[in-house]
Amino acid sequence: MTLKVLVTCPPMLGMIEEFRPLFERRGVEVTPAKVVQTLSQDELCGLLPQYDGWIIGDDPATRRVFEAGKAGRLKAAVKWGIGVDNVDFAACKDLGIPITNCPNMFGGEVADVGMSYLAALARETFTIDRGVRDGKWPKPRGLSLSGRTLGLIGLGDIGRNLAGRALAAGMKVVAYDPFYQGELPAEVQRATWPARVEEADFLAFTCALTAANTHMLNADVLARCKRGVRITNVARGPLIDEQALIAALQSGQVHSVALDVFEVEPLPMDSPLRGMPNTIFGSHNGSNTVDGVVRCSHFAIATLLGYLGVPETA
Ligand SMILES: NC(=O)C1=CN([C@@H]2O[C@H](COP(=O)(O)OP(=O)(O)OC[C@H]3O[C@@H](n4cnc5c(N)ncnc54)[C@H](O)[C@@H]3O)[C@@H](O)[C@H]2O)C=CC1
Ligand SMILES: O=C(O)C(=O)COP(=O)(O)O
Repeated sequence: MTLKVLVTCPPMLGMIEEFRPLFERRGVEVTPAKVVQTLSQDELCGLLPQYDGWIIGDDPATRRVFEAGKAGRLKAAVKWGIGVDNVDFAACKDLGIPITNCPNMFGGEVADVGMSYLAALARETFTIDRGVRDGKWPKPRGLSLSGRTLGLIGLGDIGRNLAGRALAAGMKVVAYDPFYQGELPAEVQRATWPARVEEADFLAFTCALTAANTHMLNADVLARCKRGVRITNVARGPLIDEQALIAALQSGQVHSVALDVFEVEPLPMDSPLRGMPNTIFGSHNGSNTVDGVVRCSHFAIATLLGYLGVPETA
């Protein structure tokens, strides 16, 4: 019987014809799901039993979904990309479904976005861009990055790449990551959260989202921050309590934010953030370069077909 793989991650779906031969030359049929953003659990429960392998996007990959798949043909899965906050790995272990994410895939790409956001926040490009479009010629006096302190939350692949870029820009980097034991440039100072948050002119979130750190940036921590702190989040929306952030933006405690990710995605039409001037928004697109999508998709395909026992050349 021909092995069948379901793909539900939008970045890979956007280039699926480029990747189709990688499946077909090994005798595997690939089905791109019709995905706008994510599929629902009910949709996944309906689809997955017909597939042997699944390349997961930001879908709700819950125990119920894996159980439904396992009751049918599902044998293995790969989470396309890094973040696994939407995937129940424990359920896969219990069900005997091999699974992995694609580690170390986008450190450079997402750090590029993070660094561009730090520079844009420093120079208030949101004010200039909107003003010029409105026929004005605004001249906000920005901050120089050099000499300013970045509080970096997360020292994984993205965090370390961003630390390098920030140091190159002359910033002082104070980093929070209770789990990272590896090497760092000597200039990066370690701290626990939120021990030295008062020092930071900028905060950048680059850590994994877990049950333990949801809303780690909340009203209490925001109140401890330096008045006028500038914040970027290129990791996961729920790390920040958006209600508390909105209040802090309104009061001036937070000067401005650049968010690639949100508590609810896409950002709801009625989100108060939309009306706030000191904001730069992304569309959870930090990893999305041609190079990054090709790199990650090749890894996901090779790993999944390996799990499924497909020989290198069928
Ligand atoms: N905006 C986007 O398009 C993208 C966002 N991401 C997000 O960025 C996250 C990080 O990506 P990578 O650096 O590649 O992952 P990684 O797995 O290399 O690093 C994650 C780091 O977060 C740290 N961490 C976990 N809990 C923490 C906490 N409470 N405080 C501080 N650090 C903590 C871990 O110790 C680890 O060092 C991913 O988990 C994903 O959610 C990843 C790729 C693209
Ligand atoms: O790798 C990640 O965690 C990302 O956020 C990027 O991939 P995604 O857009 O979530 O499929």
